Amino acid sequence: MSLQENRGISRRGLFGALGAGAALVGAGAVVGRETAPGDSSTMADVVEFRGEHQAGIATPAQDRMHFVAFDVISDSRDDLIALLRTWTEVAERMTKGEQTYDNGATGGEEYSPPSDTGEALDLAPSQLTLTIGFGPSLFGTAEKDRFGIFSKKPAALADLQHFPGDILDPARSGGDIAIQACANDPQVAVHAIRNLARLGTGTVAVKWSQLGFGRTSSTSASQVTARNLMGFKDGTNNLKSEDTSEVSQFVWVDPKDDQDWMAGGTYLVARRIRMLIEAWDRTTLNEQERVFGRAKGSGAPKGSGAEFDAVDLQSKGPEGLLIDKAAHIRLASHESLNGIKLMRRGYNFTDGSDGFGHLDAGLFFIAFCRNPIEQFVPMQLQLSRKDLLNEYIQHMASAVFAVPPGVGQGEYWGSTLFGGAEGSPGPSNR
Ligand SMILES: C=CC1=C(C)c2cc3[nH]c(cc4nc(cc5[nH]c(cc1n2)c(C)c5CCC(=O)O)C(CCC(=O)O)=C4C)c(C)c3C=C
Ligand SMILES: [Fe+2]
Repeated sequence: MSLQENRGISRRGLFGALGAGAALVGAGAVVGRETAPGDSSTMADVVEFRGEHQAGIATPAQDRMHFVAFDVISDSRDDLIALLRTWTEVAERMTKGEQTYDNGATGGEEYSPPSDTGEALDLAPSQLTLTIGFGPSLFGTAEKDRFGIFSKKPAALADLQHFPGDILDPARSGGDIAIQACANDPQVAVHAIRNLARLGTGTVAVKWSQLGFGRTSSTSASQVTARNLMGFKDGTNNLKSEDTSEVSQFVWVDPKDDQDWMAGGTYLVARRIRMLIEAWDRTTLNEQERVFGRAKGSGAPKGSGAEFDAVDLQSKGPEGLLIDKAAHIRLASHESLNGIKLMRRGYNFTDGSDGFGHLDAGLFFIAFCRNPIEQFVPMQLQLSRKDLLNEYIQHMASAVFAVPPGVGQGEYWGSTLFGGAEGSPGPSNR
């Protein structure tokens, strides 16, 4: 199906055609086939919203992202729960390609604002996934426990420490609640976040947001590896959803780990990493490949022939180690980190220029892991101290969120934390 034809199918009409198939597939499953990033034939697909785990983590990474962090501006637990219930129902509708409310964009009162903003009318579901996470600040303190959840704060959920070289912007870091929208059409992702933010008026306020494109990590073996803005294939040696035992070991929180409500959930670490693109672009190909330890063209480990060849960190040439002792893939490898792995799911970004003639561009790094303190922190500590890449990057913002498990029928986002899954009053038509 061409892009043109695809865009011609209404979101409701398309769901009519796909609905039966979508209902039959399992948790987090994708209806349709997976192809190269940007291939328009993926745009008609629906990713199941309900399931054991939230979609948007181990489901195949889409090509576009809109990520938002909110602060909760109400002190009312009831208001927060009501919003989470509303968000859940509306999010599920949007992932199916439906409007936030039936006929919300054009069918309402002539003298009231429409209850759907309308820019996704006529667009396909585009594999939209919406994934929620709760930041450390949402849980308050023993003294100020505004939502009564301080005792449920997981030990693994703490603001990340300062790493060498960090120059973090507090206005672009942290947040009480995050929602990650991923889709193969940027307008679908933006529509979803915009409408969720609109529905949150009075209860939450947007703290920061980030748009991303060109997924920098494959999360499924069926995907081709995309390139980051440094021109390298990124995601080759990522955890892949097909490797279910490793995903269980490194991504999903086990019931024995910590807080019961997080079983089947995970933690999301976000880092806005600026690339010093102009310096990188003046660097020789030889040096660029030394930095990563891989060939720029094929993505193969240095000294090897093909992208997915096993990495031999000991292999030597006439001038010594083929993969430099400070190469990115050596320092980030599980061999150098006592077996640690995590699932990367980041995106490229460009946010114009910085007023000094430099592109404000880089990698919006996202990783999912079972315990950020035991996985992300040691990995980032090692990279921040020794990585050759540090000469060309700058960590500008940081956030961490507890991502609850997926929602079953009758449950809402966060119901394992706040309780009262059944008897939802349903969304008010705001
Ligand atoms: C703390 C974790 C990581 C940060 C931060 C990070 C930043 C970062 N990475 C690239 C580009 C590449 N990374 C690659 C591999 C790779 N990176 C991490 C972790 C972090 N990267 C891991 C765990 C790995 C896999 C290591 C291994 O076992 O081989 C690669 C190679 C291809 C691949 O396997 O994905 C590239 C390229 C950039 C540009 C960047 C910050 C801007
Ligand atoms: Fe990396």
